[in-house]
Amino acid sequence: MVPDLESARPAFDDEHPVAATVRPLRSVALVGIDGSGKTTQAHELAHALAARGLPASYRRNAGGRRWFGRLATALGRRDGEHLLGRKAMLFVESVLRWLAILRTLLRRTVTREIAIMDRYAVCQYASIRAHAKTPRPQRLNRAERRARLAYRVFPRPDVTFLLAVDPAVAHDRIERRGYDHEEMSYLRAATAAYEALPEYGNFVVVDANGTPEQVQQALLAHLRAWLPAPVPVPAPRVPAEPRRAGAVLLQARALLLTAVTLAAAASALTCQLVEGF
Ligand SMILES: Cc1cn([C@H]2C[C@H](O)[C@@H](COP(=O)(O)OP(=O)(O)O)O2)c(=O)[nH]c1=O
Repeated sequence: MVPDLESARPAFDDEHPVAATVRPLRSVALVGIDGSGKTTQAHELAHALAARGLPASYRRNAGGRRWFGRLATALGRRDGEHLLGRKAMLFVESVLRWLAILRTLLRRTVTREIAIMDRYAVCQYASIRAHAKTPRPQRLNRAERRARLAYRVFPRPDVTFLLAVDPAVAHDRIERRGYDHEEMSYLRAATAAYEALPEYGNFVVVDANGTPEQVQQALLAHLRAWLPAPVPVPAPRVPAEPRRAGAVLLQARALLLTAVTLAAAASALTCQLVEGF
């Protein structure tokens, strides 16, 4: 079952405000099955952060499966696994992804930009589970154990978003994308593998069945503690309302009355004084 946007686990909540203490955002990983929208959302997120004054770059941590798939098709084979064999393909993928992640982290160190990563180490663990001869999502096999040993040198991203999507929706998207193909059985196995990973509890699970805009809003909402506070806009000064003609007339009349009264009082007083002398 794919959770909806409301049930997405927040990275933090209103009871634990972190804005004042949060350390700078350095890396965000987007993970999930093929067709969940990682590439689309990672590009958008990098743009959205940059537009808010947080330099961020899209980084792809590919494992080469797509490239080998194209090569295999060109050579008349079904896919990379058909070309290299299942175990060899998993090994090559693990090595290539390891190198890609290393490159991403080194580039982040040099550029000091936030790395918005399309896939990360956990994708390899899920791939190994889902591509097993008999996929058993709960089971940590020898290949995964080795991969974990190699990948443990990499730090955990500040936030890992799991884009949770219905495998049927993902399948439709991949078919429309047109340059690759995934079996429904594999997409289901990969979904189950992500959900069974020990890291699942640290993922921010986001419903990725919605429109790209809805998903992007959900991602940004989870990153709100890192987003610069909006600059307070000073309240516009309300210009003094022009006096209405009636009010002005009334005031003039009151002034005139006061002046006449004062003049009358002054002349009466003068007469009294004159008479007195
Ligand atoms: C995010 C998203 C992508 N797409 C399209 C764009 C791509 O052609 C395809 C797959 O998205 P993509 O971002 O390539 O997914 P992933 O990197 O996880 O494999 O689906 C949608 O139709 N709707 C969406 O909400």
